[in-house]
Amino acid sequence: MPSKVCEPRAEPSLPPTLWYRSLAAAGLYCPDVHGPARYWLTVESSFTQALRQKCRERFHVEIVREGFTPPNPEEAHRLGLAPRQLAWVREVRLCGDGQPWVLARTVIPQDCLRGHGRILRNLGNKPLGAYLFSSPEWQRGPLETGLCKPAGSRAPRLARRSLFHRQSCALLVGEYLLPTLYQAAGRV
Ligand SMILES: C=C(O[C@@H]1C=C(C(=O)O)C=C[C@H]1O)C(=O)O
Repeated sequence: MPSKVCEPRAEPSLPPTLWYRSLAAAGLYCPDVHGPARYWLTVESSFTQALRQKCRERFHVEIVREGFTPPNPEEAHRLGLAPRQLAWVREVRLCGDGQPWVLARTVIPQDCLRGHGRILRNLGNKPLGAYLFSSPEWQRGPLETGLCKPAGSRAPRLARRSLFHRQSCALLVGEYLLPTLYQAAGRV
């Protein structure tokens, strides 16, 4: 039995999200994807690096929660997992100049944690991307675009996610854009 199982969620930290296999498809329902968010929804390199470049002072990662818990049914389906199969789930805030800019949720099946992948349970405040993009064995799949259910002016409305593959296993990285990202990133 895994050593650390997440407590049941006190409150949903991320809004329900409808995922589309392309930005164009999502844009048919929400033209905002073609606005200031487009750059962030389409960054192919490390998202962390893109955020760092937008910072004036510093970038840091805050852990919201992480541990073994069942992914939601849609995530399990996307990862090809059996319903209610435990995975290591990591939710963080990606902060620029002291402000949360992005909420990120990564679902890591237990297969990914074997061997060198065990580091994924011990990232702490180190950005996941620093590991994934430094390991040639991890390959990113196509970016998907998410439309979040409206949940207030400070909640994310747009998101992106992609699978990262290593041999026969894959993990799912989701990034939910907060309005503060546009206010900051729009700085000249
Ligand atoms: C995958 C990346 O890692 C980033 C860092 C994360 C973390 O530390 O949990 C989660 C999502 C990403 O935005 C990246 O930088 O592209």
